[in-house]
Amino acid sequence: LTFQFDELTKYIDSHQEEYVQTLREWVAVESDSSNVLKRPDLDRMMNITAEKLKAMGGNVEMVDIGLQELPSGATIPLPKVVTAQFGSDATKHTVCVYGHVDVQPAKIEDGWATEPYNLTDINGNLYGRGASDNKAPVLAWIHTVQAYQALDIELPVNVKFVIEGMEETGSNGLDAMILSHNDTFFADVDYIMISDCGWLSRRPALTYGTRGNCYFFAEVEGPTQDLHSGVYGGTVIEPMTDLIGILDTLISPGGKILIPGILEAVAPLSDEEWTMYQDIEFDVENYKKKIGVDHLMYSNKVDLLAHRWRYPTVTIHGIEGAFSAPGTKTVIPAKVIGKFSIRQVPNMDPAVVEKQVTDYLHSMFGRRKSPNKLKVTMVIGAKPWLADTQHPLYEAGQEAVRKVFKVDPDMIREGGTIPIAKTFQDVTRKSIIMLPIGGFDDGLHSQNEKMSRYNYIEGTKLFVAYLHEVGQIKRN
Ligand SMILES: C[C@H](N)C(=O)N[C@@H](Cc1c[nH]cn1)C(=O)O
Ligand SMILES: [Zn+2]
Ligand SMILES: [Zn+2]
Repeated sequence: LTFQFDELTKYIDSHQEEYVQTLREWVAVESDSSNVLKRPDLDRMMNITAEKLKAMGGNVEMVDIGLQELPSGATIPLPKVVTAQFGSDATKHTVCVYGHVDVQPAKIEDGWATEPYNLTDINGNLYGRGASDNKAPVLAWIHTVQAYQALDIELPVNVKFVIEGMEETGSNGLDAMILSHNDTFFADVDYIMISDCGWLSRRPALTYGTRGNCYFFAEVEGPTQDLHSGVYGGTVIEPMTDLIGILDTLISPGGKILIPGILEAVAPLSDEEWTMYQDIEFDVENYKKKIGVDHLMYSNKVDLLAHRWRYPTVTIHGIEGAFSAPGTKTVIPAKVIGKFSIRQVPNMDPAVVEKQVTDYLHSMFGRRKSPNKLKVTMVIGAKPWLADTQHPLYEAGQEAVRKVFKVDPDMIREGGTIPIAKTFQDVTRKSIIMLPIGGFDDGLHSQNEKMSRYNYIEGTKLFVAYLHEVGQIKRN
């Protein structure tokens, strides 16, 4: 069977306006999984995804994954997980594409140049929340199957999809779904493919590792209500002062994590890794320019890459209950919740990290002799993931990149987290590849997130070529 690659790429090129229009419709849905008020939009997004796959003749199911418990103790249904299947030829490999259609929050007041939920094309860049993370890559996979179908070209592999709506909050409910479907939906899956990350530079890349993430809430509670800082200031022990005090003990100004035991668990960087990082294309000056800073924690490429991919870090994200509006409200907040996360790398274990962080914060808080109450909770405990780059899946990826982009891909890691990756690996025991199509400067989770038309369309061609390459892998 000859690979009709030219026909497929021509088809993709001539349908690019339609692909952009579908992305526009998807971006228009405010499928923010972190805001329960947006849950109807998120449910609608899951329905739209299912309908799209059904219209292509897929065997589609919307899997109920139970309830989400809210901080108040109330519960709401989690968004359903969409599964789909195209083909069930026992002589072919079966691949399962995982992606998500929920997004991070976005408001124009955050500093967006365009409406975040109105996909806007400026000089070939498609700006919109979720454009790159992860709606365009999910659509690119769907369009891949559609292109084969439209040209009546047999799919080289059976293709399954698992599309979820809670990735951005830690993939709640998905671990249990994978466990309960391991002997059914996943039984005939050979390989899992994920395209929820980006390149490091303009050079295409294959990703072989992600960091995990442990996300904590540190709640400090004092008086029963907010107080006037002039009337009560100087007499009460303020929860915010306590919280800032303990948050400041997590990490040094130079970036060293101060929680005992955390750094000791990290697998040392090997000489091979060091050499590999040296050979990777990464323009430090451009990186600084893009994010608008003059100085970074480290000045050389290898240190920067190692600290982005290979070492843990603490980030303080925000304080719930703190006064943050414009103006000068003179309040003593009664209860504040500090939110921070620690990115995880091999050989850290979230269960151990949870205890290390909780014990440490309680001991730092104890030193303050404060009468306020501290409660520490780990709300996400996602493990890091690492692939075997010697697996034929990676060779197939290199071949597909060469075919579409005429260069060899960089072999990279992702500093972000795909919470479910490690569960896929441990539960299904299938090999996983991450095949990014996002650009290095897509601004995931930031203002002005974008996906370039180039990456969206050439990325679709990459997936078309990749399915062909995977179809060539020898079956045992
Ligand atoms: C890399 C992926 N596109 C992503 O953005 N993942 C999120 C997942 C997460 C981790 N903790 C909470 N959510 C991320 O890395 O922040
Ligand atoms: Zn994502
Ligand atoms: Zn994300």
